[in-house]
Amino acid sequence: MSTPPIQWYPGHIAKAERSLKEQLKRVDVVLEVRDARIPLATRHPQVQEWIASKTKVLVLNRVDMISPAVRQLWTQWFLQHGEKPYFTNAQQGEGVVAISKAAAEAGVEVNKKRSDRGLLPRPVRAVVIGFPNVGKSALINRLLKKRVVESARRAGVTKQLRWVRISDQIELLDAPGIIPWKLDDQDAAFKLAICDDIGEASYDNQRVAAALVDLLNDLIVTDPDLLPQSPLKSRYELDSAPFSGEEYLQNLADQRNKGDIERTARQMLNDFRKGLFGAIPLDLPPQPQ
Ligand SMILES: Nc1nc2c(ncn2[C@@H]2O[C@H](COP(=O)(O)OP(=O)(O)OP(=O)(O)O)[C@@H](O)[C@H]2O)c(=O)[nH]1
Repeated sequence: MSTPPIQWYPGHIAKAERSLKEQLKRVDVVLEVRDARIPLATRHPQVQEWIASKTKVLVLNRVDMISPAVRQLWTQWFLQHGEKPYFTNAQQGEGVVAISKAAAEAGVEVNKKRSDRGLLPRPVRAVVIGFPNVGKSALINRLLKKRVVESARRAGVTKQLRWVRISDQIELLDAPGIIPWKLDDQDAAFKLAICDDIGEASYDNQRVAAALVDLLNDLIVTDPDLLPQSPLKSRYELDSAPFSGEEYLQNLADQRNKGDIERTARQMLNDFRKGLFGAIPLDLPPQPQ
């Protein structure tokens, strides 16, 4: 049997899940960060159950990596599904004030319940959670207005646990909760790997890069208005439309890297992650059937 294109390490998943549940026990409000390019692939089916009745603020980060039209579509879709999305660019600080406000509002409710039980008010306790590399640390640093948590392009850099005060109203766990993913949904797994939002996993660069080309080819046909025209052709002067992902990679490798497919795959993934193909959504709101 051939190796699956994306593999998770069960030990890492179990450990991340335990530590996330531990963090969730201590807070009133959960700031769930997803990648705005893949808001569905960065959604974990069990998170809602883990969060239970706590207030959730849904953050779609990397808003700079999707177009305003895609942002608008997601806003409508989430509102229709009973959730208000907050869009941020945590790297630049855009949209972060609204997140603080939403968390502080949740605190009003928490303190009302406390006062009903004869308890004194206290700052609302919050935690930022999300898949690896979606921008949790960058968001925390922006909320704190300083660089406390290490934020890096490498996935999986976040470790210890501390409370930090954001304002009189909010205390934040400075270590984000990392949501681990499992292998059940291969489409989502490919998107996570393409966006580098999978942390402790190993994957086959060539199959992931080929999947990216196939996804882009589909998007060019189904939603041409929602992405730049011929993004691969613009970058590499080789049109992807006539090829499957695998064929395209082979052709591009021949043209640019003396047939070195692995090197070409890595370059392509890197270019995509740096936004060099333009603003490209890999998830779009599902159409009603
Ligand atoms: N373009 C863009 N880059 C971002 C944004 N937010 C974060 N980044 C970058 O994405 C990378 C990952 O961000 P982190 O804040 O380290 O992500 P994390 O979720 O804490 O990652 P882990 O610790 O691996 O779980 C860094 O290079 C950030 O600068 C954003 O809104 N837009």
